[in-house]
Amino acid sequence: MKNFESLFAELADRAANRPDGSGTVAALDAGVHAQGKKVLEEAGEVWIAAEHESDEALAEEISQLLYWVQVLMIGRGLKLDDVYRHL
Ligand SMILES: N=c1c2ncn([C@@H]3O[C@H](COP(=O)(O)OP(=O)(O)OP(=O)(O)O)[C@@H](O)[C@H]3O)c2ncn1[C@@H]1O[C@H](COP(=O)(O)O)[C@@H](O)[C@H]1O
Repeated sequence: MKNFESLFAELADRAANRPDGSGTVAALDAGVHAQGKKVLEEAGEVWIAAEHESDEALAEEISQLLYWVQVLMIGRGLKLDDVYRHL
């Protein structure tokens, strides 16, 4: 099963190799402003799901938030350790 670190490695590979049809490549090309808006949108969907939806729906929204946080990190050139050292 995919996890936070393996997804980050996959997205970093998308950024490096830019395969055709990758949504991540399109998201990176859209820039940090668009990426930040998606982070905020997905965070809002997590909040709503936490209050009103099932555990499964909440887990799916959280997965999308994690994806967009990672896209933003890669867009800004951050590595996982840049974040981990603050934990
Ligand atoms: N885990 C994800 C992932 N989570 C969320 N998303 C994208 O984030 C958006 C969230 O979906 P929503 O339902 O909230 O939004 P929507 O209204 O349906 O879509 P939008 O109109 O916002 O685009 C969608 O555009 C999804 O494609 C993801 N896109 C890709 N991945 C994984 O990232 C990897 C690389 O993907 P590609 O770059 O597309 O190959 C693969 O392993 C994918 O499974």
